[in-house]
Amino acid sequence: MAKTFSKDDVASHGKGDSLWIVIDEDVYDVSKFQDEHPGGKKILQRVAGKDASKQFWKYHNEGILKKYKGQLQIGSLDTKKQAEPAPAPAPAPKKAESTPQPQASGDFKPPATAEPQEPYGDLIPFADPSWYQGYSSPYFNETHAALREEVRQWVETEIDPYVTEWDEGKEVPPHIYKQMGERGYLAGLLGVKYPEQHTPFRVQSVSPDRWDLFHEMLLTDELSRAGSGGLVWNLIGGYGIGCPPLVKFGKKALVDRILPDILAGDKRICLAITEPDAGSDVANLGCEAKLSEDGKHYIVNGEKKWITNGIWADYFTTAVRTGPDGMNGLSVLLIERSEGVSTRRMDCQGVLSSGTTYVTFEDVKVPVENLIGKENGGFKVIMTNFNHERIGIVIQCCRFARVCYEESIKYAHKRKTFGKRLIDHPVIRMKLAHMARQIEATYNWLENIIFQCQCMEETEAMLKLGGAIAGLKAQSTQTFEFCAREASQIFGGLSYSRGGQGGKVERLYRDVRAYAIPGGSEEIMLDLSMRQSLRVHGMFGMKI
Ligand code: HEM
Repeated sequence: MAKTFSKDDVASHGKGDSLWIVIDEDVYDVSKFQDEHPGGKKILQRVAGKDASKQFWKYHNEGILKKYKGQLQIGSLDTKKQAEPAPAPAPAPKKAESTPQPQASGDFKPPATAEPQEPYGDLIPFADPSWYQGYSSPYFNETHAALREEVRQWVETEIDPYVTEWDEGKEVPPHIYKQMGERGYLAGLLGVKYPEQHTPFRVQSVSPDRWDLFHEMLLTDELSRAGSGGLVWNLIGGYGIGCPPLVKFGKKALVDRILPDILAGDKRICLAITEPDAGSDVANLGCEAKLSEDGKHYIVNGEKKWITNGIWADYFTTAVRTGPDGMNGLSVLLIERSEGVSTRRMDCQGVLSSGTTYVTFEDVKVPVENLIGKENGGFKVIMTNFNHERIGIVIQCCRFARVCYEESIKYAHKRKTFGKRLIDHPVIRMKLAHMARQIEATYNWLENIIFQCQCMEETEAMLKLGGAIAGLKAQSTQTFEFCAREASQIFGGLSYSRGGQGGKVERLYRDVRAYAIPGGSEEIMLDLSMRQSLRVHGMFGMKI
């Protein structure tokens, strides 16, 4: 049991070499810490022996306590009520016979009645999707609520307190990626039914038969609450786009050989499409793969640029040219790290811990068995993958926009200027309102698109939803950019310097471009959204 102290005990450690302070009825020994306190020693000495909660919350956010609690907390005040132990996330109950439930395939049926879930989280309006706040939703049931709790606990304890350090150090410790595998999360992020046959790992709170695209969305969403594009891209930026083509279009022997280690988090995979001279116009890719004379290998030569996770990757799902110019000469090859493959880290503006990489292939021998899809049929593989990639980007942008909004609204309730809290200034409320309306519009469109994907076969979705997903991608990156900017204005200088209370906003502001450009730039997305939608609706018999 934790130690308890009276107020007098704390007061007797108010000066000299022994400094204790109280924050929210917990007692901290800051004697040794005072010399390294970034805010200065004197400021701690002034509140030593006393309750410093008010001063603490003025200058810090929750992350600081989480990070330093283990090191500095020595107990609690004897007046503090004991908190109930938090229950472990319970596996969601098996599905009831009478309630139609989602399947991760084309037979998804929405529940006949949409019971609201228990309210969850801080209940700040618009800081979480509305179903977190007790509003009804046709898409989310108790399995989603259980997953949300499971992921949130993990992110808040194992990730949140360290994310700034990792971003600055440009790397996330490998054990976090390994946990993604062991917790069954990697297996759940492929945009297909949970691949039970290729992994012994299971998500604790959702059984494989109930796993659907809304679980996948929720997992990415909750990871994004850490407010770091670098973190999310480190964990799923290579895997989430590099692995689905292998699973959907790879030959069985290849998939059986390499997928289990990838799903376990032991091996890493990335997607290598973009080149120094070809990005959104994938039909013009030049990286060349020539069949060897004996027909057993492709010999690959070329360069790939801005490849997320490339420096750590064991496998590269790579777009290569095997035929004539244009989209009908493209293929996709699974290239294993081997002789002739070199990777170097690129220095970028944002997503610092994502490992953006320049890759060179020099006479790399790739067995023909590693062809993903058909020879010269790579364009379809790449296009199918784009929908999944772009939806992932949208989910992240939506949550990052919410993080900017949430941080701002919390800060606006404590920071005072001209004798009033920021939230009491109409100009600040106006900023928050514009953020909220864009976030909600984007998110509700996203839910609808996920629902459509859940109801359609992959090829049908590629065709029918490609335009809308492209438009939504642009909508989400512009929402994210807007919210990062407005949040930065609300935080002022605190979001100009790195770390501290405005740290998440400062970091996300730097991450914005990493979302607005890759996966199809805003300009190309908006144009595609009209071209593709008009084309498809023309096929449906649009009357115009
Ligand atoms: C458990 C006790 C405390 C810990 C672990 C702690 C930790 C930190 C850390 C890590 C920072 C760097 C900025 C950040 O990352 O947020 C910081 C800054 C600061 N701290 Fe503390 N602190 C503690 C208590 C206090 C108290 C009681 C006060 C005031 C009486 C205080 C005043 C400040 C100030 C003024 C700054 C600079 C803020 C800025 O740069 O805007 N700290 N502290």
